[in-house]
Amino acid sequence: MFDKSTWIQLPRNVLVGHGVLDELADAVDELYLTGRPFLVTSPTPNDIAGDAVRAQFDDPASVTIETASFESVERVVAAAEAADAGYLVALGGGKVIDTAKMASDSLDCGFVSVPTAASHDGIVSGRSSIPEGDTRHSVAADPPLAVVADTAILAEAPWELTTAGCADIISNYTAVKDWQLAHRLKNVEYSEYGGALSQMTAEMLVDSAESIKPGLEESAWVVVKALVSSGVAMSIAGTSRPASGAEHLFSHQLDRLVPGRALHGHQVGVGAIVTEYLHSGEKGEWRDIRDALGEVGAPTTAGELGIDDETIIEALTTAHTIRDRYTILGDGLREDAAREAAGFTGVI
Ligand SMILES: NC(=O)C1=CN([C@@H]2O[C@H](COP(=O)(O)OP(=O)(O)OC[C@H]3O[C@@H](n4cnc5c(N)ncnc54)[C@H](O)[C@@H]3O)[C@@H](O)[C@H]2O)C=CC1
Ligand SMILES: O=C(CO)COP(=O)(O)O
Ligand SMILES: [Zn+2]
Repeated sequence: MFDKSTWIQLPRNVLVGHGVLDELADAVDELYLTGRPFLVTSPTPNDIAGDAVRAQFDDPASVTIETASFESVERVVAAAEAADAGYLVALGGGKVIDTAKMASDSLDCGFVSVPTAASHDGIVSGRSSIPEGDTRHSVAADPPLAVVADTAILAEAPWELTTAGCADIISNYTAVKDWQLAHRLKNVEYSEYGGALSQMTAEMLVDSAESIKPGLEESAWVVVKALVSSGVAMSIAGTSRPASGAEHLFSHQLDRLVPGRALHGHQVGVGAIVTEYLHSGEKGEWRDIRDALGEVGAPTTAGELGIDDETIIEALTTAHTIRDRYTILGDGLREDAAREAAGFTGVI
């Protein structure tokens, strides 16, 4: 008997382009959301666009957070309840969006995603990535009801945020390989559509790499469209697997070892060089990943991340412990193998 079923949740309105922030209130109106809008943001995004958002609504309330954590989620939930919020508007980078996404799930209300940086593919996804102690949770949460990505704002953001977004997409190559491996070895459920969309998104971004240049709003457009597409792949799959494999485990471990040292996207990009080497060997496609990262101006070495070689080795050898997700790291990379892989690829 056929007994499969799936529930794919996607945003209803996705607005991408120059000046679309001014259409935020219209996009919200279209969703029939009611009650008081509650803005979740962090200091810099609030300075950049907080007033422009508040000006579009009657009687908005807001809270400012600094980190993505369960404490931040609780703070947002408490502040939103106290303000009698009807729905949330997340304005900022990945940490703000992840926090608001989880808080809206907890509050059982809708939320709208307003990214101020094209730095990560959680803009649209139905997951929140939240660290806790020695582990990292990929928490299922409803995706945003609408996304309003203003390329004028994204293009003004520091360039490294955009190169981080590119690297988060380029890492889809290795994430999909890890997912397929886990499917073959551990019978982990694999979505052909989710995998193909994630891979195609990375291919399209790499094909456009030479047009991704600082100071061009067109670049923000190309990158944010890829980030949306990658988030949709996660929603189709119902897991972050299409966009998060061993290179993400490595990055999450770096976040524990040297918090705040480098951007998420930059860390996963460097991780992908090493994990691609582990997948396909000396003559494999790790050079393609390294060259694609280099072409968009993302880091390709530990030095460019500002992280010392020994920390890279520690992250590589312990990354498998961070979460129960089978990848090319298996039950752990031996230290000599980690040195060989990171050394051969020029990461250290
Ligand atoms: N839920 C999901 O599916 C995904 C979640 N993530 C998570 O997202 C986070 C990474 O996101 P990021 O945006 O890289 O980090 P982030 O949220 O820490 O932002 C990086 C910095 O950029 C600043 N910023 C944002 N917009 C700016 C602007 N226009 N001008 C100047 N500064 C600006 C922020 O204030 C922050 O200081 C990680 O925690 C990662 O795990 C990443 C990918 C997918
Ligand atoms: O960063 C992500 C995808 O790019 C989300 O992945 P995680 O599930 O590893 O948090
Ligand atoms: Zn990521």
